[in-house]
Amino acid sequence: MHGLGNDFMVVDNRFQNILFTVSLIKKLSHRNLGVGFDQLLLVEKVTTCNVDFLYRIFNSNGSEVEQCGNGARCLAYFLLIKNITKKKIIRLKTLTRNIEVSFLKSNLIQVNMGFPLFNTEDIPCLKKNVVENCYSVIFENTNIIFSVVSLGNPHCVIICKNIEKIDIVRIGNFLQTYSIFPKGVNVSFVEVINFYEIKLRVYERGVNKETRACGSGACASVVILISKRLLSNEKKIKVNLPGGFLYVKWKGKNNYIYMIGLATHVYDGIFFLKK
Ligand SMILES: N[C@@H](CCC[C@H](N)C(=O)O)C(=O)O
Repeated sequence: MHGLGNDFMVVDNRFQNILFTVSLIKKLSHRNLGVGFDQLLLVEKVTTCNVDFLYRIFNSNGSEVEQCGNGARCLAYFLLIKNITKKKIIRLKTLTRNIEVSFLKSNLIQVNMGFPLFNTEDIPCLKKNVVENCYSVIFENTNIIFSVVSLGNPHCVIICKNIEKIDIVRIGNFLQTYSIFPKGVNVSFVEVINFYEIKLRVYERGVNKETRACGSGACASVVILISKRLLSNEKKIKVNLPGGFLYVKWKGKNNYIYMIGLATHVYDGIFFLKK
């Protein structure tokens, strides 16, 4: 499946109980030798009463992570087309938060991504009471200014012009090792088109390259830009990514953030685990 080209292998692991080790995930995610994907998404049973399913997310390097916005839309669509649930609002539990997915008209799917957070263990830098959530670091004689936010997973947002011209992999790789991101970080390069629309490219942690879309990266970018009053908090924001566009809505501090977009099923498959 994919969400605007951010692609996934989705497995109903409620009864199969397959142990996905790091080495197995790396093998399966390989685009020549395996299935090939940015992330592996698992549906698992959950005991928590106010949640419908456990939603586990693994990057292609085998790291388990806390959030995947595009993946949440695809997982909900998977549950619907496989008749696993008939619910129109599906509550998912990830490593660090509960999110809610609902089906809208014209095949659009909305994800309540929860609250954006500014002071968590994955972005501890903010504990040093930095004013205005603005940081800078020198990279190859260039001063990179960025802001940070967590959507359950860590994000760094860099506001720039002509994002097509930027070597985002070099900068993204450098920031993974930067001391203020102990768990690595997803890096968004965002260009404001107008008060209601942006252009975005994302270097994804754990995939270690640019993906065609990143839902949590879109949410992180909108949060930072609204916080800096560069975008409207009254209407949905159109986020243009290499793989297509998403809408993001956020009314500001102490409000949930919502992401709306499509989900696509590509094919079903079976893989045989060698004993
Ligand atoms: N593509 C996802 C994000 C997946 C996880 C991310 N790479 C991380 O390591 O936090 C999305 O659509 O949000």
